Amino acid sequence: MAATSLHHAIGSFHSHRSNISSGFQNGIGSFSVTIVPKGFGIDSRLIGRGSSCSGRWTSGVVHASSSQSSVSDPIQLPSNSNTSGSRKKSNETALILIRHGESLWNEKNLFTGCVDVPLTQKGVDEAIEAGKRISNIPVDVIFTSALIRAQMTAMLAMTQHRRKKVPIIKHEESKQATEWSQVYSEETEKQSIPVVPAWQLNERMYGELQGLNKQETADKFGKEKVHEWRRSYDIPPPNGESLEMCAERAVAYFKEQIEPQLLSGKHVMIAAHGNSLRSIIMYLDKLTSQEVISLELSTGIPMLYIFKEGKFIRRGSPPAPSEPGVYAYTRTLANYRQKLDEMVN
Ligand SMILES: O=C(O)[C@@H](CO)OP(=O)(O)O
Repeated sequence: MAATSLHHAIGSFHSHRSNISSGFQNGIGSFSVTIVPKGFGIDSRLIGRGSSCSGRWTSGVVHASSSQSSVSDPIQLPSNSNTSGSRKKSNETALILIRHGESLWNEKNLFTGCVDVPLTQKGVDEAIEAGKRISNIPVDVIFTSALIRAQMTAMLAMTQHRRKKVPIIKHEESKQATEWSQVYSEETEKQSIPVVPAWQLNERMYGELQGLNKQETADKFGKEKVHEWRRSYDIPPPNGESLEMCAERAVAYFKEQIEPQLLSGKHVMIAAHGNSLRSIIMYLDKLTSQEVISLELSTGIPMLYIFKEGKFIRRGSPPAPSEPGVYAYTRTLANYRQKLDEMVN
């Protein structure tokens, strides 16, 4: 049985929790409430043993102790400076999550998983539009999956950012790769944003469904079975990962590598995938395994959280760069935007 959704024109973020409040309920890209009929059942039989696509890539790590907090940005925020000139860490940071834009296999309605497929022209446009929406929000470090569709999305989005820092992919897959991609200017480094690719943020590995057409698979195995493979929490598709298995590596990576960045005062963007992000949102919003079933993410719509005092506060999707409400979220964001305006004028 399908969940009944109250979709927006472009709904990005659907959850059946009724106690979630959003800064943006009306514009495109806002999240909405989904009503899930009681007893929406999941067949608990194990269909196949999943095998993770882990280990094919080496993850890069940006250490929290390297350069501290967004205040290392030449744009100095008044709230982050004290009189002696030394810097205090910001106590609220932005976390932007973005699912990649439409891929060539999204367009063809094929199960994609860990197959490394690029964006369509529409996906490119979505990524650029997403970039416009977050163009006034600070970004100090970007995490992407190891897959090109997420990396393209992050890079294209950053072409729109008003701060004009250069996103640079960190190559730490070997000692040589690390050495050969060194930057020897501190000034140039300051004008860069590290982009950390991590296989742990990859799409859920779809096993033997990868490359199959979703409609044809539903016709063959039945709609209910395919919905169970696609949206149940703990039932993997044949030889693939369940959402639970995907969450084990994606959420562990988030806790070990991304949270320390936020805690150190950095503003973070994550460009990843429908299911790796669903598992991270499950953690951020403390959704239950029943609640996450109805969480759907659209391609190329950024979602903003504020990380404050160890808590994640969901702020919905910034609808447009000119939307004043976005910057009223926090003093840090308002100040950052003001500084950007001053730089331009
Ligand atoms: O094919 C996939 O990899 C995913 C995301 O596009 O599909 P689904 O929506 O079924 O999880």
